[in-house]
Amino acid sequence: MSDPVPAIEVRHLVKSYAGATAVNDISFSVARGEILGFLGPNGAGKSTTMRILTGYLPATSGHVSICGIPAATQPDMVKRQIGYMPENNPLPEDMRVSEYLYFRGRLKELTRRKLSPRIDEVLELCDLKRVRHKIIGKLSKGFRQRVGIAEAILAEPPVIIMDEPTIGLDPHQILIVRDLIASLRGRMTVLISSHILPEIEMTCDRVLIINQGRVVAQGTPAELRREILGRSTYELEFAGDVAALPAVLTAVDPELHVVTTGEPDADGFRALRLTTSHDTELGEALLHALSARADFRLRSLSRAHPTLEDVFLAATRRSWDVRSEDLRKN
Ligand SMILES: Nc1ncnc2c1ncn2[C@@H]1O[C@H](COP(=O)(O)OP(=O)(O)OP(=O)(O)O)[C@@H](O)[C@H]1O
Repeated sequence: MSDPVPAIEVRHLVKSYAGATAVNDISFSVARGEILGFLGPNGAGKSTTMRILTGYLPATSGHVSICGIPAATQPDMVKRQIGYMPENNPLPEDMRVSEYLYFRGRLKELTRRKLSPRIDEVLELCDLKRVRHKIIGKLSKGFRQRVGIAEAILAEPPVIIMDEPTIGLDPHQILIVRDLIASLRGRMTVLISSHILPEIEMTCDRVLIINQGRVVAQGTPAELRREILGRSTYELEFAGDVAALPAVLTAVDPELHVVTTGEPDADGFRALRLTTSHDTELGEALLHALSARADFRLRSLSRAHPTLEDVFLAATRRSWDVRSEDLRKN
């Protein structure tokens, strides 16, 4: 049975900085063992929210608790529950990797006896064994990010919060960090912000999108696709009379229609995009209906899957439109 106390609980969180509201009535919760992607355009309020969750910044109002412990009244207890990797994580340039982890482990009150084997474990997990005796200031960005992650998971806290852990990394390093985060699934609760949306889609169980300090969408990537984009798209390579298509398509699904038609290639095939607001899988019925016509030729047919980037752009644009509408009314 899953633990009834969520790892992270946020209710009606508000944070104002000298008159400007950075976080405006945000509510969400994260179950134990879940990996949540925290998305939003620049300035949406992600870092502010993360700093409040980690007990480093007080909220203006609202409630935040980590594993049932309220951040407002017990920030020190909350810090013990969390491994936090802030944006542009500052690391001591002149310390060696293992020396730094030892120092941080002692600050986290790990006993000397436990600390040595645990440092070996995190060095292994973060692929840092080769550089354990290197000076941090001489490491490349990818290694430094991994030192930050190693530090965050060192004391095996139940909750890990990472602000842009893959920022500035090359695709190989991103892959390593992605696998590392995925390896925490089920063992730790992870909240991770990133602008690299394919990464989030591959790593996270659920996604929360905020814009201008408000939650504009939350759910699994599949749920968000349905909720935000609310339609299915099919792509096909077709040769034949395009004007004869609508009658065939509406017999498959009354709402199915052609949205774009490409130019025919040398063999007479053109790329077509079809869309419908219905979510039912139509591939088989479509294949059947199109193949039944002797004057139609079909070279390929596939259902197009919108990316998380499509969802993100639509959700943040939609909330921007709603807000502009409010401003016009007031
Ligand atoms: N210390 C501060 N004082 C005043 N305003 C601040 C402060 N920190 C953040 N802000 C403002 O609060 C808003 C939210 O900023 P925040 O850094 O939380 O956004 P973010 O979503 O993390 O953005 P990014 O993706 O660019 O890191 C922004 O308008 C920012 O300018």
